[in-house]
Amino acid sequence: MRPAPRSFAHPGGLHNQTPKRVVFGPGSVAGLRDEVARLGASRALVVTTPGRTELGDRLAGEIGDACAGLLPEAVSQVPIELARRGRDKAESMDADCLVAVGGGAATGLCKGIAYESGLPIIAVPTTYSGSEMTGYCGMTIDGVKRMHESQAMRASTVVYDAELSLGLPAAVSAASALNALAHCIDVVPLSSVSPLILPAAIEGARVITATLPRLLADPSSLWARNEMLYGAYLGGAALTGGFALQHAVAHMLGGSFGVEHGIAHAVVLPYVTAVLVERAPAPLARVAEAVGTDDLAGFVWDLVHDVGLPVTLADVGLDASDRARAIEISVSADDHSDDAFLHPDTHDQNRAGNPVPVTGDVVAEIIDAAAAGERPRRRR
Ligand SMILES: NC(=O)c1ccc[n+]([C@@H]2O[C@H](COP(=O)([O-])OP(=O)(O)OC[C@H]3O[C@@H](n4cnc5c(N)ncnc54)[C@H](O)[C@@H]3O)[C@@H](O)[C@H]2O)c1
Ligand SMILES: O=C(O)CCC(=O)CC(=O)O
Repeated sequence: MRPAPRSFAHPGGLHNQTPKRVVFGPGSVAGLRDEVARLGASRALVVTTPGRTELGDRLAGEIGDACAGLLPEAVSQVPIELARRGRDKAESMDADCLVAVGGGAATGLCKGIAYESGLPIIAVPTTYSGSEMTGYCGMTIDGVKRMHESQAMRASTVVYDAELSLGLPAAVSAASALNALAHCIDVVPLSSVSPLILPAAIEGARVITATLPRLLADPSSLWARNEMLYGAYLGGAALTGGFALQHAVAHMLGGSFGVEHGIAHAVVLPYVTAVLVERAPAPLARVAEAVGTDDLAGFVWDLVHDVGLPVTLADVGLDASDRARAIEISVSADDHSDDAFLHPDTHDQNRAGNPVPVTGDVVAEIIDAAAAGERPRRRR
């Protein structure tokens, strides 16, 4: 007889929603004008990062006379002043919806503007950050990155068109894919995760790990780009289930040591996975089975290493003198705002339902392992 499956539904759980509408497939950006109209909008402001004006112009062309203009000013960690300037610009252009095109930075600026204005968002992601799926956004206020969550920041529509991501550089693709994988692995042990999201996280881990080596072998493969966007979709959906140990440590590296977002996730993911495998073996075993290994932490280390991403803290600029600060910041969860829009149920890394709370001992174990950079030894 097969073992009884774990029950995933928790009566008291809080389960976040993903966007209402997802349009998936190469070429789907051709329907963008219709997606704007579907929201009842006719003046879309297209938002992207400074290097991506060509991409922004292409989308503006798709939207045609329903495009109000382009805002190519997005940066990571969304400074609140930038969000407010974006809101003012949207107002001055009489914009009635926002279209994010590019990576998590573009989506993040749209979220910041939506937080300030309530304008609906259409997200057209071209990286694998998964931000387009969530209502979260880290915004920098008075120099500190603070996590926000709001229905206003959840995209109304997401358009996944792999053709737009064909030019994403290999190194950015790899780091961003590890960001998506981090969402999947971090959420799986949380007992509060919704019964819809848990299978998405497990499938996401399978798709991302199977696709990344193929994508890097042939970055111009539309098949691989499409498959990886599917993995990002699942990873982003997984992130709506909450985040815990992995994100606490990665956000510390990104927020306080200036490590690029995807790389911050990649460099600690093998060691966080090792800790999770030891302390939450049953859910992690499901991920291991899905990706086809009986040594999940070693498998993740091999993947990060083989795709050319760093596996030691020294490679991202930290040394022994940073150890105490790194632990203290990870544990204090400084990036969590006491803003009224924050929902502690999804953001408290140590909430009930997290079998591996973010304690000093656990973070120290991860930091020390990442400092050594050795392939994790199999623990189960
Ligand atoms: N709120 C959430 O749910 C969530 C989830 C994940 C990440 N994030 C946030 O997203 C940001 C990271 O996102 P990211 O990794 O996508 O980084 P990013 O948005 O900075 O993009 C990385 C780089 O790729 C470039 N790029 C994007 N699309 C391209 C394309 N089609 N061709 C060529 N270059 C392209 C960008 O211009 C940028 O230089 C961070 O600020 C992070 O905090 C938020
Ligand atoms: O919007 C943010 O910056 C916070 C959410 C986030 O970054 C998730 C992640 O670590 O990928």
